[in-house]
Amino acid sequence: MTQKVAVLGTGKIGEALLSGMIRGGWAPADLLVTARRQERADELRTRYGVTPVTNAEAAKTADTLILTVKPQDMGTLLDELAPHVPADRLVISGAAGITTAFIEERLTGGTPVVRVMTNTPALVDEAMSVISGGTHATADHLAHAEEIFGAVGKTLRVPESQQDACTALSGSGPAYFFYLVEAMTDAGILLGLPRDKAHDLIVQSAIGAATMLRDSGEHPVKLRENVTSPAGTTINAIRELENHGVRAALIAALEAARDRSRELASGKKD
Ligand SMILES: NC(=O)C1=CN([C@@H]2O[C@H](COP(=O)(O)OP(=O)(O)OC[C@H]3O[C@@H](n4cnc5c(N)ncnc54)[C@H](OP(=O)(O)O)[C@@H]3O)[C@@H](O)[C@H]2O)C=CC1
Ligand SMILES: O=C(O)[C@@H]1CCC=N1
Repeated sequence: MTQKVAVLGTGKIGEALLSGMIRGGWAPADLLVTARRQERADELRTRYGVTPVTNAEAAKTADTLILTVKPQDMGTLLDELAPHVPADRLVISGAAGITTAFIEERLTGGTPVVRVMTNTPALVDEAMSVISGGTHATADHLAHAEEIFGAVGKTLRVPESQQDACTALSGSGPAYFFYLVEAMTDAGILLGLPRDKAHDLIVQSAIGAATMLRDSGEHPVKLRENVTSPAGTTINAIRELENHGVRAALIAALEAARDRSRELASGKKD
């Protein structure tokens, strides 16, 4: 039997997942989407050949519901869905902070819920998606979530108690690397390089470093030491990074992201 999957609240992450599923072989006819604005629904239909429906229709007809609204919109969406979600629907939440318990409380009758934190590299099939099951989620439900998110990159199962930390590391993670590239490109400008050349140098260095981190089997400390020649250039830069507390800033930044994820769970909006 064909399994229908609906993406509810198809914004940036919902669209990244949807496009990856289609690249991964899902038939657009088996994919439903919901959007708050008609213009957005039309855009998704035209771009992917998927069927826009209302949230209630999605709840009634799809086997799996993937909720990709903002955490702040989750309560309203669940109130709308609750009367229409049969107990055997698999509900997957992609929202930061929102716990499986928050969702279970708002849906009746033991609905299986899986919580997933993915990231924007889903757009290039290089996502990191971290998966946890709620009270009623079985091994089959977790395997189904892995199959869906496996279409856009790697998956990892973790206890739900680690989800807020994972959100800080990999959910928000791409932003830190983009920020670093932006800052290093600015440094290139300071050193007199044209912006486009500085950008290309830094991006290719990032791709090379990322590939080595993934493929070389070496520890990052060893990889950095290999670049750091005695009395050379790199150690001068590293000393400045240490003097400016960059390591401590990163630790504090990720702790702040983890704390915000926890706050979102308790419904704090701003
Ligand atoms: N962006 C990221 O890098 C990541 C985001 N996430 C999580 O993914 C979720 C979505 O984030 P993101 O994609 O960035 O946000 P977006 O705002 O791009 O997407 C959310 C979408 O949901 C729509 N929406 C809101 N309420 C409803 C509703 N009741 N019915 C139908 N559609 C609705 C919004 O409509 P409208 O366009 O009208 O506002 C919007 O298009 C968040 O929970 C976030 O925590 C997880 C990992 C990474
Ligand atoms: O910034 C956010 O809240 C979302 C969740 C993880 C990445 N982006």
